[in-house]
Order: sequence, then structure tokens, then C-alpha cells
Amino acid sequence: MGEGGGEEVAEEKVTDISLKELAKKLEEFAKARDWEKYHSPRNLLLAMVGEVGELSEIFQWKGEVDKGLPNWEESDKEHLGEELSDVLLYLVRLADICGIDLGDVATKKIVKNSIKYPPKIC
Ligand SMILES: Nc1ccn([C@H]2C[C@H](O)[C@@H](COP(=O)(O)OP(=O)(O)OP(=O)(O)O)O2)c(=O)n1
Repeated sequence: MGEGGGEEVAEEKVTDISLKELAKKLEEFAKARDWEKYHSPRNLLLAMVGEVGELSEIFQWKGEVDKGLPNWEESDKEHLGEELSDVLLYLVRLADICGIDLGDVATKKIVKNSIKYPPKIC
């Protein structure tokens, strides 16, 4: 998605993109298709949960999986990346539609977590 919602092929590896930039791209994507009317908080939440289900299916019945997925086919890793992306994108869009600055609140939550679970006690 480019400026104004125009499509662009993401051939180059994107190494650094912010949550705000993703939210902007998703807004442009929805605007260009007149899909803003579908992107209500509840719809986005349900869509995200559906994608969590698709993500879960990838791991279903596999037993424990080694970190880094050393024995997986490249196509399976690619599929995993797509499902992770769907979950992330709906989450980012949901937060944006709700007026929540996800980067800010997530950073603050990490601080809160570190106070709740101090390193020496764990
Ligand atoms: N109303 C919609 C529909 C889709 N998308 C975007 C967000 C997701 O990243 C992706 C989801 O697309 P699909 O519903 O086609 O789901 P999948 O990509 O998982 O396809 P499939 O369910 O066929 O595996 O498209 C969106 O923003 N708003």
C-alpha cells in the first residue's frame, strides 16, 4: 500500500517500520476500498481472533517445536509469517480505531510488568 492507498509490491526487505506507520498503511488500505465501515472495534477484534485461530492451526498437533523452527519447510515458515502478520495488522488497526497509541501503552506496560515481576524474585 502506498500513499493514498495505491498498491505497491513489497519486494525489498523492510527492516524497520513503526506501529504508527503500519496503522497509517492500514488506514489507507481501508480507505481505498471503502472498508472503513467494516472496521469497527468489534469486527476487528473478531477478525483478529479468527486469525489467531489460523495461527494456532499451524502449530496444532505438531507437539513441541524447537526455537528457530530448524526442521520446518520454507513454505511453512512463510505461512507462519503471514498468519503472524494478520494478527499483528488487525491488532494495530483495532488499537488505532480505538484511539489507543499501541507503541506508547505497550512500552508503559513493559515497565509496569518489570515492577510487578522484579528480576531477583523470578
Ligand atoms: N475487511 C478486511 C479484510 C481483510 N483485511 C486484511 C487484514 C489481514 O491482514 C488480511 C486478511 O485477509 P483474509 O480475510 O483474506 O484472510 P487470510 O489472508 O488469512 O486468507 P485465508 O483466510 O484465505 O487464509 O487482509 C482487512 O484489513 N480488512
